Amino acid sequence: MESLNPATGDVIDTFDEDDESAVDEKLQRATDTYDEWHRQPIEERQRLISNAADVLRENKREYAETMTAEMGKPIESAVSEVEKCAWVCDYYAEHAAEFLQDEHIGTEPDVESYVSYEPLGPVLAVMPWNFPFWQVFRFAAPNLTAGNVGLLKHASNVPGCAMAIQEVFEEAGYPDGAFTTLLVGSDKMEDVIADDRLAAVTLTGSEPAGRAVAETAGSHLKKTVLELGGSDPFVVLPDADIEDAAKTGARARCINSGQSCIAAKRFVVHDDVYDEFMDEFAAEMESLTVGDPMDEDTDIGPQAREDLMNDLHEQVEESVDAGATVELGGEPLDRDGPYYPPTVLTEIPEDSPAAREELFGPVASVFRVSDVEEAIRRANDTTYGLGASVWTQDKRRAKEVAREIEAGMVFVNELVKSDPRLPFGGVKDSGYGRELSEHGIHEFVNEKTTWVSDVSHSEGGVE
Ligand SMILES: O=CCCCC(=O)O
Repeated sequence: MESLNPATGDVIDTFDEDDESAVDEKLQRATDTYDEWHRQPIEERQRLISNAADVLRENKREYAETMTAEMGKPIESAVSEVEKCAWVCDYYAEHAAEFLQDEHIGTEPDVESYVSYEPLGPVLAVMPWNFPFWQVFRFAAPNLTAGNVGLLKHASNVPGCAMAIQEVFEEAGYPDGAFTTLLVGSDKMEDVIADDRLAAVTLTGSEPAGRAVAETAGSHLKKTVLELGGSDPFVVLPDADIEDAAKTGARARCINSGQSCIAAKRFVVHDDVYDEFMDEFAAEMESLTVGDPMDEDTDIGPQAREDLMNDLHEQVEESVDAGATVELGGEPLDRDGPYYPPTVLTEIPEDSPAAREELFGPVASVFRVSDVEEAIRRANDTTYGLGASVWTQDKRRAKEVAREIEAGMVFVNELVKSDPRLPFGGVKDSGYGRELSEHGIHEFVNEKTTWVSDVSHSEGGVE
């Protein structure tokens, strides 16, 4: 496996892929470790996830540079990403015991009935390259603390990140096999998922990858959590603070160089404020600095791979051929590396890629609407349902609109963001299940019902 720097085209490192017997050995080790690990007291598991937070903070610059080198994330965001990973570890170190304590439910007199939350076993995480640390930690922190063990199949362009993450857990003092990176291609996933030793699968990635994994896991009756793509609407109503909306909108579109499932992608703007919003939004987009991801002042780095930038450009070209207008950008930059500029499209035809597909790069699609009902219809006019952002100063209306939007997360007067304290996930083709918060730690546990009758009331009994 080759790790390539998208900004320079240089090979950073090469890694030997795991062969069949290496994968088998790793799965067996994970299984054996699980046997011991899930019997550890919760306090011990909390202590170790807290250690992991310390390891992350101690080495944050090094991990950030690994990310920036492998997938082009601007360095300042890469440092913040490592800090956020430490936060999610701290969060479960503090709250896991409370989230996993038995839930007593009153049923009948002289009966003790309760739900306990017990781990399932080895869980496979298939993870993408765009937030190569964060997406893994938001799986690993709750799951390892719940008593599961983790196997990571990371995207093949970030093997250095995958290995660095495994080292975080080793340094934190986790037993060998509690968290293991599999260095394999996607073609090996079917066998791993089918393996009896594997309990469940979580995937963050594209819709086709999600469908394939869910199909295999389903045929083996294994639970899945899927966090797939998004085409998040960013709805601007007439009473919005336009300056704030335009500034935040540009940030929301270009976060991670535009390569985020929860980036704002379709801007749905009320006619009354359309011109004002467009002027400010285009100016904000234009002001973002595209450049070397190692430079602290860079807002937008290279796209993570040349082929991905070419796909993005093809979507823009097809939309323009169909009749869309380019207000800003629209052509790859004339420099080495897959750099795509902030781009704004308007007058977008219904069936063009800019209206229908996820655009995974710094390209904003802007739609003009004439009333709130049309705004809601337009916001929901997508197969995706991950996040949405709504801008209005009328709180009551904001909440009404939020209820009408088909998405897993709605943020009012704020961009869509993940937060360890809040559930994260989508509906429709954006997937199912939730990560983070109390909801996330309950996804891969056996919610076991126990009913204990008072002995004096039981008729039978052990002879
Ligand atoms: O592609 C998905 C991005 C998720 C980013 C986040 O959780 O903040």
